[in-house]
Amino acid sequence: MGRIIAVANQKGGVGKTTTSINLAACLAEKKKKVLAIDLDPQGNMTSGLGVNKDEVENTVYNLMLDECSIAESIENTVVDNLYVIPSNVNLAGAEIELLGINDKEYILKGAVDYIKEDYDFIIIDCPPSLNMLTVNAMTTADTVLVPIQCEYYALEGLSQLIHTINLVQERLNPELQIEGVVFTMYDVRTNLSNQVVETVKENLDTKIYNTMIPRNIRLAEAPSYGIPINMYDSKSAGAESYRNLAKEIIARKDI
Ligand SMILES: Nc1ncnc2c1ncn2[C@@H]1O[C@H](COP(=O)(O)OP(=O)(O)OP(=O)(O)O)[C@@H](O)[C@H]1O
Ligand SMILES: [Mg+2]
Repeated sequence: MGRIIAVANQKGGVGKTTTSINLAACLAEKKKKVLAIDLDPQGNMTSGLGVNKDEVENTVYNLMLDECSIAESIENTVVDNLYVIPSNVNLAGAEIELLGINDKEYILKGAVDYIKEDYDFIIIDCPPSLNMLTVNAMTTADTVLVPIQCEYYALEGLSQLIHTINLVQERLNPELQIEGVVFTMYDVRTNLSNQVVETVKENLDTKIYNTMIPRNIRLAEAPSYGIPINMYDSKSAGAESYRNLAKEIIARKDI
């Protein structure tokens, strides 16, 4: 059975979308069948996978409002074995429109349940907020992968994120587990990066992936071409690191 991974951290700009896109693409490169779900109104994962977010017929917004089936919301991407449920700015209104709907925390799960057996991995890119969309992702997911940027304020907000995960476990999804932490924008040359890693290790009782994602300009360039790093610059340090992360995630048997 497949694994549904929500990539979440309410802190903005920590590498959630970069990780979602490139982890999904590297899993697909390893012949896994992967569905990417873009749950961020910014739609950066959608465009980063070569899908025009303003021209798609259906998005995750239409899916959550029950205006289309999940099959109708799935698009091909530029990557073999990788499919996406796109998003665009319309999703920004979803929180209000879903007010008053019963069991609104389970809307995405209700849809994904129909197709989850068809995929080896489902990767959900969350918005930079602990809102109803992120709660929907955590209710749908088996695990939460937390990207942490190697910078001074890395730990800020982390306890709030863990608290939210615990609340979802208690009230909505008892099976939810923390997939682990992946460090992003790591720079071996700076003490700061190493300090952040040490502090997180001391303060968080959770799996930390051995793979550190380095700061790599090629990772920042790839989305403007609408392709993931393994297609944009297959030999770059960024591509190598996301391949290694995919390998570690596939190898994991304890969840
Ligand atoms: N390892 C990296 N090396 C260099 N640049 C990176 C790396 N990871 C991410 N970036 C860049 O940093 C910025 C933020 O990354 P990204 O969009 O993945 O973060 P995010 O957590 O999804 O942001 P948001 O909270 O807005 O959704 C982007 O411009 C991205 O290209
Ligand atoms: Mg993002």
